[in-house]
Amino acid sequence: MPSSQTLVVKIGTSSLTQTPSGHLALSTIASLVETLSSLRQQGHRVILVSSGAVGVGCARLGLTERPRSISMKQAVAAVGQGRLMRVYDDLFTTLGQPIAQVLLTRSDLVQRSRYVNSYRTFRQLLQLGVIPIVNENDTVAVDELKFGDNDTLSAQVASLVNADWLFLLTDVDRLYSADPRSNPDARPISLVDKVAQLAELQVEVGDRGTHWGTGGMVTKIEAARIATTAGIRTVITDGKTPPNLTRILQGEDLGTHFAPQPPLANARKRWIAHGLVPAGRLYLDEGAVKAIVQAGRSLLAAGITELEGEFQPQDAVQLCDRTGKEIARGLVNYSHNELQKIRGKRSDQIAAILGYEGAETVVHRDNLVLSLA
Ligand SMILES: Nc1ncnc2c1ncn2[C@@H]1O[C@H](COP(=O)(O)OP(=O)(O)O)[C@@H](O)[C@H]1O
Ligand SMILES: N[C@@H](CCC(=O)OP(=O)(O)O)C(=O)O
Repeated sequence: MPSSQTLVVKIGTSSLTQTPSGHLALSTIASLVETLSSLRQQGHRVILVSSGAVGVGCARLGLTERPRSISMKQAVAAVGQGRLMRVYDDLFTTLGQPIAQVLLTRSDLVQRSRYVNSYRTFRQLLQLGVIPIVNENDTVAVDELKFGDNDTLSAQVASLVNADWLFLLTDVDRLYSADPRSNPDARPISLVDKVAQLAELQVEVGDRGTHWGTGGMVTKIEAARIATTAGIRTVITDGKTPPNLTRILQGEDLGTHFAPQPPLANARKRWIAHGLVPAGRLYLDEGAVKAIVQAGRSLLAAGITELEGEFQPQDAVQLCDRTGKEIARGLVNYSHNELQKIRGKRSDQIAAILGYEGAETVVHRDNLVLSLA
């Protein structure tokens, strides 16, 4: 194993807090801090994505349920985030390890200039030997532009910094064929070559997490999909024993490993694939699907049969086959209004239909990324 790797470690509320009080699980946090500081000392670049702001805020305010309304959640997160960072800073400082707080919203990654800026900030912090501690900026995030859960956020951050590993620390030791809490016979899964396999294996992932957690396994699988398609090995493992991270890096078979896929070499294409939120869907006929997937061509208006969503030129859209399966995503050259008029038409008819000369392609191949299963 190379001595200097970039590691993104995400820890969930269920590992950071005690049930049912919601108080911080201090021994787990201390052990996490020791492990991450030691990995840093060994020369690795380390980013921690930590949940817990809402859980800690609730405990501070004596609330026994995760808040439902957005304003309450935002207020509670504002209370909890400060306390969480104070605990981290005290513990990391004891070990002489500098840290930084990075609060992100989805829009920080959607806009290309902000995406590049966020990348530069992380790069600078890592060069300084700092461990950035990342969370969603819950206090200001609005629904439409939210990561919504820190599993997805951690995968986006891992893709942004081009990490080697993404560790998802949770309150089960690995992924099972079904939720082990309700299915004692659930089988442990140690290696997933492709996330698409999980559907074939009929793995049940439930749709919600524990009392304080948000996404359960669904969001962890989605995070693994994002990270592995960005070429990042992803591991789901137990959050209560952080020293396992070191053992995994030394080659021990702990947790569930998701094998990395060949990554996109082009940084801009990585941003299109992983940073953007699609604003619409274009449905393509068989010929267009073939031209894009097999021949690497641009998308022309002639191949579009249907569309959904409201989008403007340069927004991200999903390109789907007739069944709705996403085959690619990219930046569109026309608005949804324009596309309604020109879908199915030849390129030489566009000027006459719209009354002005438009782009030759609907999505140019330089702005298009194939979606891996
Ligand atoms: N197939 C599965 N394998 C393992 N755990 C599962 C599965 N399906 C659902 N779960 C549940 O997901 C929970 C972890 O999700 P969550 O509570 O959101 O954790 P975190 O706070 O770490 O993000 C586990 O406690 C487990 O009950
Ligand atoms: N940003 C939120 C975390 C949301 C979240 O994904 O929580 P979890 O499922 O426990 O990782 C918080 O700090 O409470």
